[in-house]
Amino acid sequence: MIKIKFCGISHIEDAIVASNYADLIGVVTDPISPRFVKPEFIDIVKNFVNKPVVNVKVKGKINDIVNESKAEYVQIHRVLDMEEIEDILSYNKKFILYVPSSEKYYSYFKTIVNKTNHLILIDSEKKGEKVNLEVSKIWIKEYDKVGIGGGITLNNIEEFLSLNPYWIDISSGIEKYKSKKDHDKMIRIAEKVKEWKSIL
Ligand SMILES: O=C(O)c1ccccc1NCC(=O)[C@H](O)[C@H](O)COP(=O)(O)O
Repeated sequence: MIKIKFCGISHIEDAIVASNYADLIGVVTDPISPRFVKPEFIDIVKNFVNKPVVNVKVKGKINDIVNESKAEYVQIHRVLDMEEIEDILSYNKKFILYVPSSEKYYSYFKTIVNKTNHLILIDSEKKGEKVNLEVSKIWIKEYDKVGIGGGITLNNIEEFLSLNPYWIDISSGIEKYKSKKDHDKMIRIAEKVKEWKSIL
């Protein structure tokens, strides 16, 4: 069954609902995000949920990010240089590595696949844009640990499920307003994923 990551969680009550309906709970601790929370929020959330938490960062040294919270996963939402990819290998930590959905990053995608065993999130090159589904379709077939995010909503989720990714990743599409999640949308997304499995 396709897994779900609800991301941009910044309220405890949203984390509790996410824990009941998703497989991963993403918390963005980078000030660049309107959903930004301090890393300490992750340690509080972990007292309320029974699913792994993902610490999402754009900037920052990998060593600092790995050590700043008790999150089970670290998601580095930027393209890494070769030194950073080598550095990642030295940590006994689960990572989600962002790869922009563009042909020009195919060699980067293959480098991550060949050098690491980590999860890969294919996402739009620019936040707020829709991920490139054609590129995603090809890459998902090449590696079985690829998730997809970037513009997923209740109205278009079937386009993403049809690619059969390892997981779908949603932040803005499950919100009432920036940073506050809509619990009904979260539940309905989970229901659609569950229904999708039944029609396969
Ligand atoms: O969610 C954010 O606010 C965010 C900000 C900056 C970098 C990454 C961010 N989220 C990372 C995720 O994994 C999102 O779930 C993914 O990009 C999909 O986001 P959306 O298109 O808003 O559903």
